[in-house]
Amino acid sequence: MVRYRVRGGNALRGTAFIQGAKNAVLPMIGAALLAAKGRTVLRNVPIIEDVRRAIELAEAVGAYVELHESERTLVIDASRLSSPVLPAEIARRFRGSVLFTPALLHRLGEAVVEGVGGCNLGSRNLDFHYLGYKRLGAIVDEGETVIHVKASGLTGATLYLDTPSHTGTENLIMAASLAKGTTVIENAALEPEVLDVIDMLTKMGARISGGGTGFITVEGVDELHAVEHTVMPDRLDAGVFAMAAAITGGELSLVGTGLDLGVVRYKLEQMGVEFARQGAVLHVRCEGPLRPINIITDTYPGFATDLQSPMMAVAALADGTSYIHERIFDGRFALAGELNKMGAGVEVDGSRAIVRGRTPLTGAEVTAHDLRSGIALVLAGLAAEGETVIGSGYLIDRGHAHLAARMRALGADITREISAH
Ligand SMILES: CC(=O)N[C@H]1[C@@H](OP(=O)(O)OP(=O)(O)OC[C@H]2O[C@@H](n3ccc(=O)[nH]c3=O)[C@H](O)[C@@H]2O)O[C@H](CO)[C@@H](O)[C@@H]1O
Ligand SMILES: C=C(OP(=O)(O)O)C(=O)O
Repeated sequence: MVRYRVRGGNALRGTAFIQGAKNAVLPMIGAALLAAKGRTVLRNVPIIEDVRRAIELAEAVGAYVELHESERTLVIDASRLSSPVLPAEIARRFRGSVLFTPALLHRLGEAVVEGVGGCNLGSRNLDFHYLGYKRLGAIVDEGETVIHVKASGLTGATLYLDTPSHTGTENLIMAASLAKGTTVIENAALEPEVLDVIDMLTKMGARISGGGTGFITVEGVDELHAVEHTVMPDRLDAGVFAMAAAITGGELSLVGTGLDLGVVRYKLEQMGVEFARQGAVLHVRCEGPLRPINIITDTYPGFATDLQSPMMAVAALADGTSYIHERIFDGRFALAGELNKMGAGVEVDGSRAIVRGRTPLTGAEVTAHDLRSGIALVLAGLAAEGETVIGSGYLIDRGHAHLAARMRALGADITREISAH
């Protein structure tokens, strides 16, 4: 069992180094398996538990993988894939396991999906993925626990996503890249991580156009080759550090953000947080009291659902009532009960939450129900009086690298503990 212990009250100050993006590196590991020859090199890899699981899964299907932790570099040789089975004991531990299916289909003619994990956020359907594979010519046999996808070659088709699924878009682009002929994906996801994956696939030889427009066209090619690619910065990790400055009344220089935080920055600015770009560094500081905020989550460029929980923690410290509407997942408010244990005033009504601030937070024993509720509790702990102990810390480690060390370097009083239970 991993636990985080946080003693609140310290304003975070200094330089925070932003990791590479979890939601870009996972599809990239899946993409690396499409190359039948050579070694793929991924740089700026976040050293998170989901990456460790992805490595285990790649090895389980026969890839040779080296993780060079201090260089944050992965080397993947997928020339000898040997098994189409994504074993349950690994695949059920992270969502990214779903991204291995296209490579297994193309390389081995079948994929046996024994399970797909990921954060418990309510319904997390995969029908767009499987309907898309079927339209491309695969046979999908959906058993109660195991899904078997088979194809002796895929053929391009027009595909439509009911909503712009993030991993759905990535999977269908990968499947279409080695299909015969042209595929059009309508209502495709616009997330920057999807565009980074398209960049990598393009370097590998894929012919993809329309990334970022919602209409993607893929001209199938005969083979893809191994390349070197640097993973984009994690905008969720960057958002969390910006919020850590906000919630503690601190001042941070974010290094490695590379991209604009977009709507997250604007929302934090409305709350009274100041941002200044100084060349490649994004400076964040918060001096005065926080103002309340309204948040409606949406697909990119809307407010990212993954930052909704951390923002709820910040809103608990704002002077007034904030409003949150969660529109992507139907079960993403487990945080409310935990924050209330610390003294927050959060009321949930279906997909909406009202956060009545400002209530002083007090340290408590709380539980991470998923990755982002876990990091939100860390933020709350940084601002609370006394000690907060956050259980199920593995979920935080799924997506944030060396969190305690990075926050301690900024003055936080936080430790990561491992116990037998
Ligand atoms: C590994 C990864 O990249 N994870 C991210 C990805 O998850 P993921 O790709 O799983 O999220 P999706 O965009 O697919 O899902 C969003 C919504 O669409 C629904 N849906 C999705 C696919 C489908 O076939 N049918 C269907 O109904 C889901 O039930 C959910 O309600 O995007 C989410 C939304 O930005 C983020 O929170 C996750 O961090
Ligand atoms: C929902 C998330 O991740 P996953 O899709 O990997 O469960 C997340 O990163 O908040």
